[in-house]
Amino acid sequence: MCALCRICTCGDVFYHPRYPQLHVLRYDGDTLVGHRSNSRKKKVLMRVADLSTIKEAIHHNLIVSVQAYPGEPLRHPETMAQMAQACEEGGACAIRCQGLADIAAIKGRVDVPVFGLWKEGHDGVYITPTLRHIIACAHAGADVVAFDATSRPRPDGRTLEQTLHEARKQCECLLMADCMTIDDIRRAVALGFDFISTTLSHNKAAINTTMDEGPDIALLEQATREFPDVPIICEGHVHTPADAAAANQAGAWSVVVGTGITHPTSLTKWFVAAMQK
Ligand SMILES: CC(=O)N[C@H](C=O)[C@@H](O)[C@H](O)[C@H](O)COP(=O)(O)O
Repeated sequence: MCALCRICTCGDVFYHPRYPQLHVLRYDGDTLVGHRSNSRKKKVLMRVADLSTIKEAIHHNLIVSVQAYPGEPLRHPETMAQMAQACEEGGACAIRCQGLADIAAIKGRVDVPVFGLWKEGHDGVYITPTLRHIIACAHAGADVVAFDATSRPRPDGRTLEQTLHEARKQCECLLMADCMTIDDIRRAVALGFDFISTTLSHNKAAINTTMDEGPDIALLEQATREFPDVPIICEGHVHTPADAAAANQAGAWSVVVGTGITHPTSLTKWFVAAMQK
């Protein structure tokens, strides 16, 4: 009987720390076979994250960021997992999400890769700010962990280089650099991050934006011109399908959309503002 769920009789089962929500029955190095906690159906659950598979899966595709902010009505891991599944059904090639509980809940619900992060604080370095946060996201099940790749001081005193070096040693997951400037992107390329993103280029919270503030296409174009073979992802203020198409045209490896798909409070405000003009 399955040691975890006690509903099936499928032989050896073991716990895989990167996939805590999955009942893994067999793991042969890159394939997990098992079932989800809410289903008895046995199937190949996923291929374990490897760079070329995920790179290929997200190329010229849409990643949806599924996040709710502290105190908001939708801030619950089950709600975020439902939202992630709905986005997967709509064609999202991967999900980006925040917080350990959300990462674990979403990893247990969707088949597409999960890009995880853990925000702490609002100012300075707050996206997965320390090595401890990176390791925790990896253990929660993130295939890719995204973290702040600016040169600003980090709360644990480590440099970006030291953080990346330790994360490579201690985590199996892939790593994504959330950048603000072209210098951040250049440093992230030199350091060998797996994915690089324009996440922080607007230097303000996503929920404080208006609909017509679009993505940083200038930064994206400069980065993709300098590094045509590096997976540079356009993230931040991609608010409309036209913005996503423009980013794709400008050479983005993939495009991340958050607020414009998964933040109904902002969406509602944009409609209200348009009607008040
Ligand atoms: C700057 C920052 O903290 N960005 C966060 C990073 O995960 C999220 O709040 C954004 O929603 C995400 O980057 C997607 O961007 P947009 O919501 O603009 O599509």
